[in-house]
Amino acid sequence: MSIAVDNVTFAAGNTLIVNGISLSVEKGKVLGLLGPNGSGKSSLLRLICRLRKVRSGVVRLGGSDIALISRGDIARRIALVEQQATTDTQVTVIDVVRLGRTPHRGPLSSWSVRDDAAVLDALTRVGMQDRAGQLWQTLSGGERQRVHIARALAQTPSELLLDEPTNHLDIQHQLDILGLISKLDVTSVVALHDLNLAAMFCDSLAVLQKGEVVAAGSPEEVLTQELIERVFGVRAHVQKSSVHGRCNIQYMAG
Ligand SMILES: Nc1ncnc2c1ncn2[C@@H]1O[C@H](COP(=O)(O)OP(=O)(O)OP(=O)(O)O)[C@@H](O)[C@H]1O
Repeated sequence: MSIAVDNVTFAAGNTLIVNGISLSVEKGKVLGLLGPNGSGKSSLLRLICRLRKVRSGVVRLGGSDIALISRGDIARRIALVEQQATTDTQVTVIDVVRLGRTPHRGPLSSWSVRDDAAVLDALTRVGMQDRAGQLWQTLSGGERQRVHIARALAQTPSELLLDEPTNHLDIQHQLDILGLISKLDVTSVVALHDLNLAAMFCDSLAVLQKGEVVAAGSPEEVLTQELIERVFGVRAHVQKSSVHGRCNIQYMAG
């Protein structure tokens, strides 16, 4: 399903956090959300899955106002991978990934072959199938991140929202995870800080600053030297990569 955000505003008390944002992502495509710390990326992701309520404006999934979609349907359709998700309960890796199946199961329904297949497939996709029995608390930061992504994949969502999914991952797993997301037949919105990874894996980008969209379009249209200096305060050299054909950014110190 496509995602459309139409003139959405969100505030905490008198503080405007998301200010009249409009964006859209076509079915099966990946939108990268960029912007400095505190620019509103996580807040926007939470509005898209109705974890927060918009003050004004509309979020649409496949053309339907999300405010009119039942909570159960939202839980089945949208998976959110947040930053720094944690738990104090003693759980194994497979227990965490099985949570992704919860929205698909009725209160009395037993665990099905389909549930097992979805969990195993998700664990395999993130390369954690051999760790199914390990206690989640004993995993490294990057391994935990991969397990949370597996939980989201086990949900078999039609929309996937990820808040800095490459945090804690080594470079091989950063490339693997973003490569995996870009190949899924799922509409995805991914908040990222690494502009080069965003250029490599996203179909389109939107840059937020102080809760507003200040640039949107293809990576080549958005990631200009002028934009990077204006929004991030960093001088950069942008060129087309001879390796992958997308834009490549080199930063200049000082
Ligand atoms: N419930 C809240 N009450 C007060 N301020 C909030 C609330 N939620 C978010 N904010 C503020 O809104 C701004 C945007 O926060 P948000 O987490 O969306 O930014 P972000 O772009 O995801 O940042 P980062 O890149 O650091 O993760 C921040 O200044 C944050 O402190």
